[in-house]
Amino acid sequence: MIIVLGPEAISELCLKQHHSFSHSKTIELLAEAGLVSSQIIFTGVHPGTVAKISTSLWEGCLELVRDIGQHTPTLNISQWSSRSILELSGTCVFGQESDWLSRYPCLLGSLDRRVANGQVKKAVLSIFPRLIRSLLMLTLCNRKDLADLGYLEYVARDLLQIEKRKLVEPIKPSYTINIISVMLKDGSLTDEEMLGHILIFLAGASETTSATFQWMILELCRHTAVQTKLRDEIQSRGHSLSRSDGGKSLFLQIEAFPYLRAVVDEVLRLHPAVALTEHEATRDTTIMNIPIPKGTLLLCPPLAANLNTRVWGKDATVFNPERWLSRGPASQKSTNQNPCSNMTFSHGPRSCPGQSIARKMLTCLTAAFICQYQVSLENPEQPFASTEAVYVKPIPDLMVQLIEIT
Ligand code: HEM
Repeated sequence: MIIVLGPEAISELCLKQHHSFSHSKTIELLAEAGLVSSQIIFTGVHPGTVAKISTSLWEGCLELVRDIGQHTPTLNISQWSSRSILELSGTCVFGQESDWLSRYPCLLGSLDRRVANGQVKKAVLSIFPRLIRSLLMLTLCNRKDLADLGYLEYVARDLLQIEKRKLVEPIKPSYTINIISVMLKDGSLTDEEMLGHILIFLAGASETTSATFQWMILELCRHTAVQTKLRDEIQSRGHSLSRSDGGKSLFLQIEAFPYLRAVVDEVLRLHPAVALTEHEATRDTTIMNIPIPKGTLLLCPPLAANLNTRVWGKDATVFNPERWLSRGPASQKSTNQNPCSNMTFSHGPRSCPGQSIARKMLTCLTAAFICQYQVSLENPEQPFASTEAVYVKPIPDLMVQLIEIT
């Protein structure tokens, strides 16, 4: 087993030599359960497609955030974000009505159990050193863990059928463009490939995006000045959620807000939701001139690249959105010199095809949330750790207090 840490070596692994390594573990697990073909190629969610769903995504975020106020000033962000990101995916990715989760009462439970199984394993494995533990966590995600995928498969098939029926029915006023309908109309994927895409959306995409949003809120609670600066940036451009259009026009400009973008980039850098990517050599090859025999396992922890002080400076472990602005020490320009200095979404043919939609969801949900509420930790003394499961989120659950901004 080899652990790949430096950006140059990662660059050879993911970009120059990618044809010498196997498919992603996620795909292999689904293939092992007979749910997708191991040869499946995920078409990226094209930025043009993401742009088409922008309006419904932004409106969905506003609605979710407004609904909180009707309930309680204290909120369990961990539970709220899992449910909210899944709800958003339902409307924007699968074209469902906003209450679609009620049709699948076991869905959240089966997703939660996948994470809970990870926690049990973590406890069992806690006698091992951290790195070995992470490795075992990955290899223990075997067929047994896939039991809940039976239910996910049922939901995925149902969602696909609903979307296919919509294509032949006359368009109803409530119909919204969504990613699955765009893929169906494109017609280049078979039903089984479509099913694979939906399963990935359900099983992996929501958990990763939700984990990142939880880190976002934790960092904003720890850095109230960043909250204020974010709010100022959005409101200084003459927009507020109380405007007559309910803030709907804001989404048109949202990605042009440099500070908001910098905050999202910094949270993604500091808290990559995927703990490890695993690569198996499918033939004899080399990395940085070191011979890699066929069958060798190579592990790449994204955090090692993302916290590399050579690239990000001495404050690599510090939450500092300013670094992304041109005056910062590690501006976008300098990190672009080697893309593998930031491995949150990986790089090359095996990189995350959902990154544009994940970024969009995080950007919109953060903007909607921060314009509506000032957020602080319920217990500011509470220490937080990271789960050592496949997806990395803060533990224990994040409890926050909200003050509505009038
Ligand atoms: C912040 C959220 C996300 C993060 C940090 C993330 C990260 C990653 C990473 C690191 C990989 C590579 C895994 C490997 O090489 O083993 C990956 C793969 C993948 N991601 Fe994401 N992801 C996120 C959200 C999403 C979303 C929203 C979608 C779908 C819309 C998605 C779909 C996929 C798929 C299909 C793959 C497998 C690609 C392949 O191997 O062909 N991800 N993701």
